[in-house]
Amino acid sequence: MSQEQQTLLQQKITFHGAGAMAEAIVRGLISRLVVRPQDITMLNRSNLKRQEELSTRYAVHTGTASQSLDLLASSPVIVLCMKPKDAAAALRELGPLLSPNQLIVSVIAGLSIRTMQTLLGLKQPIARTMPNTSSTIGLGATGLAFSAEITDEQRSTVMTLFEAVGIVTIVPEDKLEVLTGISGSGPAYVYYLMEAMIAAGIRGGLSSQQSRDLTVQTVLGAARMVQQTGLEPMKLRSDVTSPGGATQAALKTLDEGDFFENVIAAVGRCAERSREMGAALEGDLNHE
Ligand SMILES: NC(=O)C1=CN([C@@H]2O[C@H](COP(=O)(O)OP(=O)(O)OC[C@H]3O[C@@H](n4cnc5c(N)ncnc54)[C@H](OP(=O)(O)O)[C@@H]3O)[C@@H](O)[C@H]2O)C=CC1
Ligand SMILES: O=C(O)[C@@H]1CCC=N1
Repeated sequence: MSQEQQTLLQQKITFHGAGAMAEAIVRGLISRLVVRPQDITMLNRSNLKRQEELSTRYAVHTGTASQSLDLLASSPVIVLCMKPKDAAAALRELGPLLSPNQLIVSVIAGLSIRTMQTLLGLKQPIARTMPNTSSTIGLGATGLAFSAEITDEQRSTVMTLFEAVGIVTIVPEDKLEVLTGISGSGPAYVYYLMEAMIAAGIRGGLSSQQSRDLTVQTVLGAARMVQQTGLEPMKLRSDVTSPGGATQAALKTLDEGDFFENVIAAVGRCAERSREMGAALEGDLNHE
């Protein structure tokens, strides 16, 4: 992992939720020297074993949210990293603790800025983000939208945080769902493709190590080819595909399963599911 020095954020950051996504961001921030471990606190609901694991692994502070109310009330940056189903209760509890200048950064799929502000009961400055787990190795892809209340300094803090762990793009908030379908959930589709390629190699008689190594290098090489040549994936695909040859036969098999349209449908369903999760949280509000 690169140890390249970036801007050091000399600010305390509290992760409210300490699961996979929080760890991916924290690992990236620490390894890139963007935030000092002693400035990071990772809070969860109750899993003490997880707290021990995180404090041993990263030398960060840990605790449970319910026992860290003073910290939440004073932390200049709070990153919401719980599952959507747990977000409403957490935001309702958080609202009364906050002062107006505390920045809320959310990574929660589907949860809109408006719903967050309603649950908090405050027009808090909010950055709604959609990162991905590749932030762990500094190769994340994060989409961002800001609430109107955000200051220039807070905006720059958010950019520094996520640029430290990958690329960042600012989008209108209503585009964050489709972005989730591409980059938030996208690593899972690529891993699934890799699982299938590895299985195919093993079934064809390669060792599992050979099959894994070949698959990893193939996916890495293909992504780098698109990045480094600047050529369109379609052109690069056609370079591999000899007329009447083996690749064409393979692609025809994928097309019989409507591969291209299925991927588009999967992205669409992901976006729709994100909207459903957001609507469920909004619906809860309307039934109060
Ligand atoms: N995983 C991914 O690839 C991505 C996830 N996201 C978003 O990140 C969020 C978290 O996902 P992920 O990390 O996978 O989830 P995990 O299940 O791995 O982690 C959830 C964490 O939230 C904690 N938690 C739950 N309720 C509370 C609470 N009231 N106060 C404090 N902590 C609480 C849990 O604590 P405990 O274990 O003690 O219950 C746990 O540490 C989701 O909203 C998801 O939409 C966004 C982009 C990508
Ligand atoms: O599966 C989920 O809901 C989250 C959103 C993006 C990745 N994981």
